[in-house]
Order: sequence, then structure tokens, then C-alpha cells
Amino acid sequence: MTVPRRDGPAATAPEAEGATLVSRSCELADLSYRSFLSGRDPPRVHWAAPDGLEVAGGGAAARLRAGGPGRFASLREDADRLFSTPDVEGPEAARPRAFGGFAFDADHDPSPPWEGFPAAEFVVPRVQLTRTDETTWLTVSRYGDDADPMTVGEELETVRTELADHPAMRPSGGVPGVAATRLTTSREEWTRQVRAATDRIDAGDLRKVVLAQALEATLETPIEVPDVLERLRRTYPDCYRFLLEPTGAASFFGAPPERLVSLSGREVETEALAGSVARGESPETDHELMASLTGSEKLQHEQGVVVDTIREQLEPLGEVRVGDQAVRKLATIQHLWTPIRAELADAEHVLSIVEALHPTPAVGGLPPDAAWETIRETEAFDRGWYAAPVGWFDAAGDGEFAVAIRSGVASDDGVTLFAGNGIVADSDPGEEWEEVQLKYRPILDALAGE
Ligand SMILES: C=C(O[C@H]1C=CC=C(C(=O)O)[C@@H]1O)C(=O)O
Repeated sequence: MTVPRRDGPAATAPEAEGATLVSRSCELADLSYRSFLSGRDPPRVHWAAPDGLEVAGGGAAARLRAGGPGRFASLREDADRLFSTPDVEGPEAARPRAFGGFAFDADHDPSPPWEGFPAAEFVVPRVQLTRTDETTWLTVSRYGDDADPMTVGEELETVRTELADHPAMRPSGGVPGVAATRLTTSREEWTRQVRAATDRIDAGDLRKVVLAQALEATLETPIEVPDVLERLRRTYPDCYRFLLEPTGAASFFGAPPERLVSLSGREVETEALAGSVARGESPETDHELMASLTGSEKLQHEQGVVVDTIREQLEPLGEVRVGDQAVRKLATIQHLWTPIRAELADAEHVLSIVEALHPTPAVGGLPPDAAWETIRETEAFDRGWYAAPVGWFDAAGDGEFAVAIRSGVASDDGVTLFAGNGIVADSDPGEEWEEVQLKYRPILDALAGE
């Protein structure tokens, strides 16, 4: 499939006072998500969390968009209206949720390769599949003028009948193959950029900055993003997987290892993931590399800055508990990782926690303003939604967000991949370059079929 060029159908923004979100669900025999998604028009979403929740959605019952510095507050208001008088019948797992995310920068203005991606957008899918450990559910939702229980019930029945023909399993699709790659930042430029950042750190107004690069991959055949995600499921089973396709113009997808936040009631779970080395070819070299990671003063400093900042950001909201540091091993890279939990003093919407945390110094830097200024002055490409929050929230304000790293944006012209690295006082440009190249691997290998 070529990424379809259709615009998604119009959907109601939650403006109408008194409008109701109507949602009905039924159990379904297991069904291939890739088969389901290939039959749906944009907007399309796919979300899979390491804990087993997997959702695929097509069409929009409602769309929420926002931009500028007030984007979080504006979305919370829209969410309150959208979910104010829901008429929902179905199990908890299949409840309506809004899926989407944010651009890294509040003032993001979509231009290629980010066509169709505003500064923030969430969609409540019109038709949604939800898979938990044992069961698959089909949900149909509507909002606004055409939302009444009878028509939603009828649509549920119609879609259920249509999906009866879809297979439970679909053979693995082919890979698009990578014909050529082009780095947006040369090694010489990178060396200059890292040196300029470390000079600024030495001068005293910056402690850490995460500098990123982009890589443009031209493909041999058109991409089927759900097939690429299926490959990523097999190689990176402990990571999130997501696909966000607001219109037919471009698809943002990835397999991020990093949770920004999950909120259930008053329980917040987040983590610090920063400081990286490669995996070793043998158990011995892998162990040596791990020891070089845990024993590195520089990488521990990088990690410590993230832990301290997240703790400081959450402390005004409740009691924070920082867990023991461990090493997170993925197929091609290993990271320092520290779990962090908080018990909120008052009920909060997950979007408020996302607002408090984004960007953590694992993708931005410290102090945040000096880091953002450095990023803007240094990076010659648009980060778009890379390294920003992607995930979902529900009527109760619970939700889960990943940090959209190890990701790429696909359009008819190919895929643009992004990868960044934390720069601190004693960063060496050559080592930082090697680490960045490792971070392209998940998506590049999945595209190339390696
Ligand atoms: C910014 C990225 O990684 C972050 C997460 C883990 C380790 C990182 C590091 O070692 O610098 C980065 O902070 C990326 O993958 O693009």
C-alpha cells in the first residue's frame, strides 16, 4: 500500500454543548490488526503497550486539535466537553479513548514531512479494535448530531459482519527495502554542533542538551506501516509501538522504549531513560559494555540530571518514589534506566502530568529554555512530533504516553527517521555520533528487513 492520499472524514470537534459521545462494543473472534487497518481510511491509529493493551482504530468519532503554549489546557477543556455525558456500553478495556500526540514544539507548523500533523491532535476512533490478554473487542463510537444509540448499535452490527471475513492471522508482509539513505547532518557539522554545545555548557548557562539528527530513507517499494510495526513487535517486544495517521498525507510510527507517563487514578508511573551503549556480540562483550555504561561518570551524570528533573517536576503534585537504577537492554542498544512513581495528592488529568514532564531532559535538556534555544539554533530540520508525547487518555483523565523516539515519518517520498543524544560537559563528538547511529537501527533495520 502507498500511504493513502485521502483526507480523513470530517469529525465533530467537541464544541457542541449537550452533545453526547455514544459508544457500543461487542466481543469479536481474534482478528489480524494489519488486515483491519488496511481496510480503514485515515485517520488511523495503532497503539500497543508492553503491558499487553493493543488498540487499532479507523475513522474519527471526534477530533481534538490544539496549538500554541495553551495546547494542553485547551485539550483538557475539549476533553471535558467530549466526555461530559458519555453513553457507553461495553467492557472497561474497550471504553472510548482519545489517541494522538503532540509536536515537540508548541508552535509547530506542519510542513513536509509533517503534513497533517498539527501542534497537537487526538482522535476518538469511529471504529476500534481493542485486544487485552484474552479478548478482542470491537467498538463503534459517534459524537454530535449523528450519535444516537440505535444508529451506533446498527453500525456495530454492520462492521462486525464486514470483519467476519477478515483472517485471524495474516502472513508477515514484505519489507519495503531501503534504496538509499541521506543524513541531514554531516559528521563534520555534528562535530561542530557538539563542540558548540559543550562550549556553551562550559560557559555555564547550559547543563545538558539533547541534539538530534534526521536520516532520509528512500524505499525500494511502498511502505505498509502496519507490517513494519509487526516486525518491530518481534525485535523490540518490550517497547511501545504506535502508528498515527491524522490524514492520508503522512504516517508517524515507531517503537519507543521510553514511557513518559502512565496515570491510573492517582498512581503515576514514569522513568528516566538516558545514557546508552551498544549491545555486545557475545555475552562477555555485552557484559563489558554494560559495565562501561554503569561505571561511566559522564553517562551517570546524564541519567542523574533526568532523574532529578523528573523528581522536581512531580514533587509539587504528590509523593515521589525513585526506584533502583537498572540497565534496559534492547536488541541493539542498552540504556541506564530508573523507574519513578508518584502518588498524586489531588486528582489530575494525565494531560497535566504530560505538560509538567514534556520535554524531560532525556529529549530536551537543562535548563529547559537554554536547551530549547540551543536545539533551535543547532538543528537544521523540523523535529515535528519526534521525541514528543504520543499516547491516549480516557473519560476519567487516565492515560498512558510514550516518548516518540526510535521513530520515523513516512510519506510517498520515503521515511524520515530521527535520533538524538544527550550532550553534557565532557561529551566527545565521535562517541556521540556512534550512539546516534545506533538509535536509527530499530526503524532502519525494520525497513530493510534486517
Ligand atoms: C533522544 C533519544 O534517546 C534518549 C533516550 C535514551 C537515551 C538517550 C541518550 O543516551 O542520550 C536519549 O536521552 C533518541 O533515541 O532519539
